[in-house]
Amino acid sequence: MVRNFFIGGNWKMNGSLAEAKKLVEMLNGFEVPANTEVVVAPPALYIDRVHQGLKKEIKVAAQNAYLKASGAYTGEISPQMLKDMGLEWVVLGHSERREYFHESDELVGKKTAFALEAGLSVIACIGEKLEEREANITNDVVARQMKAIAAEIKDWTNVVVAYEPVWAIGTGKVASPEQAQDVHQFLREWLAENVSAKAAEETRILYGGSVNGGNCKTLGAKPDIDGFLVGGASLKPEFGEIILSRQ
Ligand SMILES: O=C[C@H](O)COP(=O)(O)O
Repeated sequence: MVRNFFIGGNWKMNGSLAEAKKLVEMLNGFEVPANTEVVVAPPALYIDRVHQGLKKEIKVAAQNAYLKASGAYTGEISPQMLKDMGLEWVVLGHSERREYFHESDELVGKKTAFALEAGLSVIACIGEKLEEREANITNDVVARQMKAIAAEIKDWTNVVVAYEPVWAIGTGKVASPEQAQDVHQFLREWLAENVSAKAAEETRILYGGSVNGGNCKTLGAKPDIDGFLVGGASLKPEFGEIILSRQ
């Protein structure tokens, strides 16, 4: 089975309404190649404008969602509300949420299950910190993060895994294609052993961390890299080069 290439653009907490409109114009000008899926995640406040403005083949994700449908949870947005606004995707477990907002593996697993039940597709982020890589426990860390998700869900059809080594995020220190491929291969084997052969074969595994127009081709050529979750470069015209990198 062919896994469609997936390009995610995570705008994080960047920009303004004027800049969001410019990015929409820029994105609408890109030709999305066949067999490539493009999903962008604007800051929550701009999601609806971006969604209204974008051409239909580019999808919109939220950068987070809570694990309740509604109630007294000040500041939170539910998966049901995202669905209500016509969204299809949510990013969960980003390392910035894990680090700054203390989201645990267990919480990320539960949020993933809840978002899937609400009918969203999930970009589930995992990845090791620098000290964990230096201690040679990268595979243990990502396995632990995957296990917490697998404990809550059975069907991985609507999950895309984003492997983002924390030391590579926003630092310009991209993982080498070999380093990334090693972890992606490990993750695919982990899915085969712990979920199913189908999940291993069909689940897209993205790489994220300092992806740019210059390194996307060699990273994307690796057999287990099925796309990217792009931060900084998704705010620039070079995002177009990344979208076209598999042509
Ligand atoms: O979600 C995206 C990642 O955190 C990567 O960010 P970056 O491309 O700016 O390193």
